[in-house]
Amino acid sequence: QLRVGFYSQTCPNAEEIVSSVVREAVASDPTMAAALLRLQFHDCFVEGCDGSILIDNGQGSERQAFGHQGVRGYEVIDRAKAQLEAECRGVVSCADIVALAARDSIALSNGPSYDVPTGRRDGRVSNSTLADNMPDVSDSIEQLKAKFRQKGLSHKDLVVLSAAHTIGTTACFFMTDRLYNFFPGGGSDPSINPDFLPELQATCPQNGENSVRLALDRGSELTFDNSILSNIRDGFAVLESDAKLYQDEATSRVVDSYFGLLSSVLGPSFETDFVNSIVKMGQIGVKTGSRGEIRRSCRSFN
Ligand code: HEM
Ligand SMILES: [Ca+2]
Ligand SMILES: [Ca+2]
Repeated sequence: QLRVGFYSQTCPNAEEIVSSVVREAVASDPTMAAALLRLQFHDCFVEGCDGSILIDNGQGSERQAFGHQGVRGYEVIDRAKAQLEAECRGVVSCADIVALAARDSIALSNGPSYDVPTGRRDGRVSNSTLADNMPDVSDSIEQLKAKFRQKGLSHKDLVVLSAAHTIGTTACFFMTDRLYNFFPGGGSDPSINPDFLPELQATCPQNGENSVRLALDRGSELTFDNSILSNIRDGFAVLESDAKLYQDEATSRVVDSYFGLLSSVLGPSFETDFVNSIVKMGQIGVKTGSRGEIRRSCRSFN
């Protein structure tokens, strides 16, 4: 139902406007690319890709959900929306701005470029309890697979989309259980490479500052590349959920498929597969036709 170039007649500069706003935002804060990519995931996984996470109507609105902890980039979406309203009032949805901003962020991080099917309309609900089922770092691999399957995404999509962690950072907040409390009696996740554990513990000391941040893809936090997959394979995954991708038969096979002598010539390309998976993610629960609305402000319903 979505189609590439949905705004080509009604707002021909729409995609360029979003790109220029994202370009400026990332130029002044390089960490913004990762934030905007994560924003699309969190939008699409709750009520579909409908801008529901953007609604800011105080207590109980979706963006305050625990499952959305640390999601950023809202002001970039607002800036793009303001320019789009000035150029073509009431035409471009906030949901599409989120999808386009994620695409532009990937390209700005040296990742693949791709066409984004557009035509999403904005949702009319926002409730923090709707985000209760977001994938969590401490979910089992079966839970992660199931949460993706519920959205029409396969275990391969789970691996490929988790590799979005090739850019960005995490707060130590998400690391404490993995580093100090992995078992009922304490201790750290044994899947962490012993060469890596001291480094992680130095950055995130027990009872230290929860808001300190560390790269999700060691050594490559600003570049969209497959280094996250070799880090996961080698025990250098930062998030517990990423590490688990290599502890399961089916998902580890997907990780391995991007390496080895043959795969470099004949094998699947991570970048091609990522584009397919994120375009698929971008279709989750979309509202088109007369469903939903085109918000005037991304922070509030019309
Ligand atoms: C498989 C389940 C997933 C879990 C459990 C998970 C969990 C997390 C956590 C805990 C963080 C750190 C947040 C912070 O401290 O600010 C994070 C960051 C991030 N996630 Fe995920 N994530 C998952 C899947 C995804 C997917 C599917 C995408 C996009 C396609 C994605 C993109 C990102 C990005 C780009 C960041 C960095 C954000 C930044 O630097 O501000 N994640 N994720
Ligand atoms: Ca949503
Ligand atoms: Ca990287």
